[in-house]
Amino acid sequence: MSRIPKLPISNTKENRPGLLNRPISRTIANSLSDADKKNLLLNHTRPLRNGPTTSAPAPRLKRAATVPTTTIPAAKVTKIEKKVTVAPKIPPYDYKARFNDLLEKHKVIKGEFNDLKDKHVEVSDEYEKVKETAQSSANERDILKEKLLNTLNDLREKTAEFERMKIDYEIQKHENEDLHRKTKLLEEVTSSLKKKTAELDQLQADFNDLTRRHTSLKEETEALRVLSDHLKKVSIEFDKLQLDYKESQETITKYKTDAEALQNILASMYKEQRDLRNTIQDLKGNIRVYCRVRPPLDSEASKPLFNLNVIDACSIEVEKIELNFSSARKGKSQHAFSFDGIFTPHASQEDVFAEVSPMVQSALDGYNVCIFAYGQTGSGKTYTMEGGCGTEQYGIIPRAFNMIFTCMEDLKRMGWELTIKASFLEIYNEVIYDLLNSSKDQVSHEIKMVNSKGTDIYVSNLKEEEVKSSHDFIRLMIFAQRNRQTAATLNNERSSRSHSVAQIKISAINEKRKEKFTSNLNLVDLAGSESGKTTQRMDETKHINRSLSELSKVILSLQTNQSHIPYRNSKLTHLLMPSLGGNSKTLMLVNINQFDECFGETLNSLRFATKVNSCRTIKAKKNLTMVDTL
Ligand SMILES: Nc1ncnc2c1ncn2[C@@H]1O[C@H](COP(=O)(O)OP(=O)(O)OP(=O)(O)O)[C@@H](O)[C@H]1O
Repeated sequence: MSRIPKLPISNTKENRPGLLNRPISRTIANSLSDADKKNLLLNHTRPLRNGPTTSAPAPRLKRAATVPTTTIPAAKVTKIEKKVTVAPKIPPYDYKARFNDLLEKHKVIKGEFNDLKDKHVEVSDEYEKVKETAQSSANERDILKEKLLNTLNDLREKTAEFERMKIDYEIQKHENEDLHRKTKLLEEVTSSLKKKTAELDQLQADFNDLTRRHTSLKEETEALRVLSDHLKKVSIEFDKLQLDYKESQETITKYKTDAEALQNILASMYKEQRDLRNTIQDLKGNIRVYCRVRPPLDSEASKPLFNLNVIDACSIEVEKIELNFSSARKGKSQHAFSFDGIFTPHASQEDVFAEVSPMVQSALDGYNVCIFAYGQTGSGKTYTMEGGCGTEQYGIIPRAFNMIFTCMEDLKRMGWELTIKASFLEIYNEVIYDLLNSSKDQVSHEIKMVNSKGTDIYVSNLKEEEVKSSHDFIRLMIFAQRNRQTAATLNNERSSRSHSVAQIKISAINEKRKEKFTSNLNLVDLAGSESGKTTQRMDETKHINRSLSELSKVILSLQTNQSHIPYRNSKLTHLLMPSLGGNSKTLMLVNINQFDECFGETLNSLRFATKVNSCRTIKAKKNLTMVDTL
């Protein structure tokens, strides 16, 4: 209540008689604008923040107080002064001038008097106006006073209300503070509750984890218990097994000793068997000749056949009755031949190989071996050497390889490590072709000597592939066959007019026995042996005949124990040199067919085979060497 401004009593007209009663003050009051009056009133009614209003004079009032009350304007006074200063000095004797000057001065004063008169009128008018304004201001003041009183009453009421509100506000504030405190408390409680809840959750999770672990531990314990039981059993079994193991070890040691003894026996037996085989072969001769008669094919069923009588396992008789009596050869032509064996048209590939296999065995025993098929075109040489499709139809070459790989296992058991390498070549028109090289640009191949003794030879630039299984070998053989066929397609009937040679090189080493050997197995499918008269291709036939006749010459020279054997006269004899006359075993298969039209060629083949059969080479020597350091 102390802040409520009191009504300034000093502002009333009655308490300030000197101000409004004076005419000039009335003029000032009248000259006040409405805004000034309002300000004045506000200054009186404004709360007393800056001290009592009586001490702050209204700015307008100050300005109004400066209204000039003098009768002569200052400018005019200056003018007069100026005129007085600039007037020329009139000598005292010049009365006329002095009179004129006085006249002039009178004129000026008169003018000024008139001006002042006008001014007086003006000021009088202004005074009237100010008087009126003062009157209206007094009226307004009364109204304002009334308003002020009303406002003061309102103010008092409002102040009372304000006080009430203040009390309410205090109560509210108090309540608010109380509420704030409670809210804070609640927040603290909530936060601690949250913490507790989180802790509870964590505890719950820990509890769940522990429960899980407990369960798994329980299971593990159970499993461990089972394991422990099992371990106990195993331990008992282990003890038993240890006893058994000791016994077994003793038995194994005994068996090992026995096995070693057996192996030694086996090795010596194998050696004996090998020596026996060799003796038998020596007895049979190192060049052995078999004759195979090929059956007519279904397509050849209508072809007339000559008579062929198998006298015994080693002898045949061929007979042709010449019906054309005009011919010089009229009558019966009968010839008997004996070889190491005869394969009739009914003999299977297996039957043939059964006779050939000792030769392959010889190669595995360390001897050089050559097996070749001789005969006219279409007599069954390729069928005998390579065979047809399917294992039953396999010829000597794939069967020899199967046998090598089967024996390899037995040899391994006896401590032998074998390395097998294969190469395939073709001699056509006295030129050697590598059948494992499919590129068109063939390099030249020469037959060269391995050592100065000239007992062993090799073909230069020939591709040699190591073979690890019979499957590997079949793949190589098919590759070589295809190469040969491709060449045959380019050059019609080339396959019949070329000699095909499959060379197998066996290298064996026995670390235990400190022994090693290398042997060569040459498997040859010769070109057709028909004479030049029956063929159109003279050039090819010349080469074929030359190589075959050189073969025959070599065999004849060997037969007659000639000092010089013409091996180098043809590529074929040169290549087969180690297998024909040297330290080797040779098997020749003479293939014939029974067709009437082929009787002459068949006779030629049989005669050539007989020559070969009568040929005796020097006793074959095994290529075995003792190894000092492996
Ligand atoms: N013992 C046999 N049993 C069944 N068929 C055979 C027999 N011998 C050969 N043949 C078949 O006779 C045909 C000619 O045989 P092959 O091609 O082996 O004769 P070749 O003497 O090699 O001829 P070339 O000199 O032209 O190579 C082939 O179709 C072959 O399958």
